Parts: sequence; structure tokens; C-alpha cells
Amino acid sequence: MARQTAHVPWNAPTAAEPVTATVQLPGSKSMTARALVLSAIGVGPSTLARPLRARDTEMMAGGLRAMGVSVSTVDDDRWVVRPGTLQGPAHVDVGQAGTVMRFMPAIAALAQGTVTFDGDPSVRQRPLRPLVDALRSLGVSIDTPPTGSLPMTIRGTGRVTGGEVVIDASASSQLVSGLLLAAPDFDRGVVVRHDGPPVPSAPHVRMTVQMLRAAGAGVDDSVRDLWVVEPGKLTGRGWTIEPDLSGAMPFFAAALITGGTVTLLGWPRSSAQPVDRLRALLDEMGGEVTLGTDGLTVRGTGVLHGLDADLSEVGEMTPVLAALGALADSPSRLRGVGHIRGHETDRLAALTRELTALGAAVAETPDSLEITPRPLRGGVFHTYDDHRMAHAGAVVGLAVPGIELDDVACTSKTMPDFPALWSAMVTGK
Ligand SMILES: O=C(O)C1=C[C@@H](OP(=O)(O)O)[C@@H](O)[C@H](O)C1
Ligand SMILES: C=C(OP(=O)(O)O)C(=O)O
Repeated sequence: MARQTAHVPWNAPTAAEPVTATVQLPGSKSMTARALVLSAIGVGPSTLARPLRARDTEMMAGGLRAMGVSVSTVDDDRWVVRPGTLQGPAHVDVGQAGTVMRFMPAIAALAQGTVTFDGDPSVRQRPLRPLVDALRSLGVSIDTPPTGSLPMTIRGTGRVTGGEVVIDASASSQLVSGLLLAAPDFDRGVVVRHDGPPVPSAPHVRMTVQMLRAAGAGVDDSVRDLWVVEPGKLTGRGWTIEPDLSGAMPFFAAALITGGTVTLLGWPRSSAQPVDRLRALLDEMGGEVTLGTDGLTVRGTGVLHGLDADLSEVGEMTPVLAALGALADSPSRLRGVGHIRGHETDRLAALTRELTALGAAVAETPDSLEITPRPLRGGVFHTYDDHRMAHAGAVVGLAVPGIELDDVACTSKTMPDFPALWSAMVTGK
């Protein structure tokens, strides 16, 4: 189903002085999604403290409800999941969420009855076939178009035998996570072997393994590209959702660009998200990242250098890093991110087009961007219905007057309050 909300043009605010702010940002999309799925197949109720309420996670909750799980989201700070017998007929609208499209099919296979899947037009273009083929090889009955993408119908029998499966997950780490998350409920668990070019977004697969273990699953990930999940009942539990590190990226970028300081409140001492990677990247660009009792702080030092880095592990950070690159004092090479051509939009093509239109020199290769900064001018920054393109446009707008996003409403995918939070940070009001 297409997005219901109207497109909202937005003038990106320009920072008149260094941005000094303390921000409270929404919970991690990735942790919220996993906590919902694991809670749905646990024994007994679970709670999610400080979950992300946004389009992607509402879609996940809606899909689970359709299959018979009770998900109460009335309290913003505490969602309650009560597992029920998974059953069809049910329909899962995945919206634009890769997580919903790839985490829910194996859950639907565990349901008794037919579960249909569809989403926004753009999600039909995103890679799904390796997961469909993997589930088929495990005996699940699935109808899709010849492309192996949405719309899809899964005829669940109430159980999945499980066992060994080979998958090429080079297009998206979510293809692996989607098999692992449901596997404790497969009769024989699962042994997943990846065969193909490297799996991107390794920290997200580690998060899957970590959260499965926290819920009581036996998981062996000691061999590269091989994951073993033992069958067994998961226990309901309380999940505490961390603030979203990728969602925090544009806010941290504001500190670097303006020579200011931005502190993200509520950051935990030990995190399931790739904060060390973030520290190394921002450090190379001239920033300073510190973890204190009040949270995670990024300080701009007044210089902004270009970045030459392999971002395959943190591909979703590319749009904001590209925006920083266009404003830096030296060229950037953002490498290893061919897979983000299959994100909400072809992000390499979209970034090239938009930053070039503003005056930067950007060259695209199949899996990288080469950005040579030049003086930028204002203009319309197209967002392609992609929240992270909107973040990139907002970041450029801090330094370049007259940037207008053609649509800021797409940020509702992961942060419905983005425009207000952003303006409050920039203006201090
Ligand atoms: O598992 C997850 O929660 C995610 C994995 C990554 O997907 P890809 O591996 O497709 O990049 C990431 O980009 C996405 O935003 C969230
Ligand atoms: C790639 C992303 O999302 P999805 O979960 O839809 O894959 C993203 O949020 O950058």
C-alpha cells in the first residue's frame, strides 16, 4: 500500500552559530523490530522500554497483531507484547520497511493459515528472493511473482521443520537475520550458511545474535558466514531499547559542521550498535566522540576533513557521511556500499544527483562515491521518499542557505518528530 501521508516541502534551517545541544532521540529501529519479533515467539509477556514509535515499527506491530499476537503500544515508553497462537488469514503491510519484509516471512511460516504480504511500490524493488528461496528449501509454501519479490503469499502449516539452508545474503544482512530470529521455533532450529560476496551490515547480524541469546536461544556464530540456532522456547522478558545511532547521525553531523557540541542522552555504557565504528569515522573527519555519564557526545573541532572509508558495515550512515563529505576540506571516498542501491532508493545514484545539483563534484562507481567538495549553492534537495536522504539534505542545509527538501514527511519512517527535533537543535528553542 502506498504511503498515505502527503509530501511536505521543508526549508532546512541554516546554523548561524555553533550548534550546542543535548538531544533526546527515539529508540533504535533495529532493536525495536527484533524485540517485537522475539517477544512474539516467546513464552509469556514481554515489555519494550523506550521503543521506537515510527512507521517501520508500527508496521511490525501491525503485522504481528494480524497474526494473533497482542501488541499494546498505548504507552509511548512501554510496549507490551503477549504472544498468541500464530494464525492466518492475515495480511502484513510492510510499508517501506526492509525489517518487516524480511523478519516477518519466517514468522508467517510458523502460522497456521495464509499470510499475504505487500508494501509501498518501492519495497517491491528491494531484494527478497534469497530469503524466499531459503524458506522454500526449508519446505515453506510461498507464492511470489517470478522476481521473488512482493506481493507474496505464505501458506503456513503451524510449523517449520527447519534444518540446513544456504543463502546468498550479499544484498542485505536482513536476509540472514530474518531466518535466525524465528529459528528457535523451527522443529530442528536452523543452520544458515552464507555463500556469495560479503554480507553487509555485520553489526546488525551481531545484534540479532546478541538479542536471540538474551531471549534464551542457543546460537553459535563462531564460524564466519555460518550461524546455528538451536530449537527451544524463548522466554518473555523486558527489553530496554537504546537510542538509535543511525538516527542520531545527522544530529552529530551538526556538531562537526558548525564546530559545536551535541550530546545524545541515554546512551548505554555497553551498546549493541556500532558506536566504535562511528567514533573512528567521525574522528577521521576531525570530530571527537566521548562517552560520559550524561550520554554520547560529539564535538566539532572547527575542521572537517574528507573521509576515505569502507562503509560496508554501516551502509545506512552513508547519506549523512556523504553530506559531510561535500562540506569537507578535502575529497572523500565512501567505499563498499553497493548494497545501498537496494535501500529505500538507490542511495548512491540519489546522493550523486542531489549533491551534484548543489555544486559538488561527485563520481559514482558500482559500490562507492567519490566526492570532491566545491562551493555549494541552495536549491531543492529531492528526498526520493527516503528518510536518510532527508537527513543528508538537512545536514547540507546547516551550512548552505536556501536548501529546500521536496518532502520531509518521509522521515516518519524512523523519526516522525525529525523536523521539530532538528529545528529545536538548530535554533535552541
Ligand atoms: O537488521 C537491521 O535492522 C538493519 C540492517 C541493515 O540492512 P542492510 O543489511 O540491508 O543494509 C540496515 O541498513 C537497516 O537499516 C537495518
Ligand atoms: C536501509 C534502511 O531501512 P530498512 O530497514 O527498510 O532496510 C535504513 O533505515 O537506512
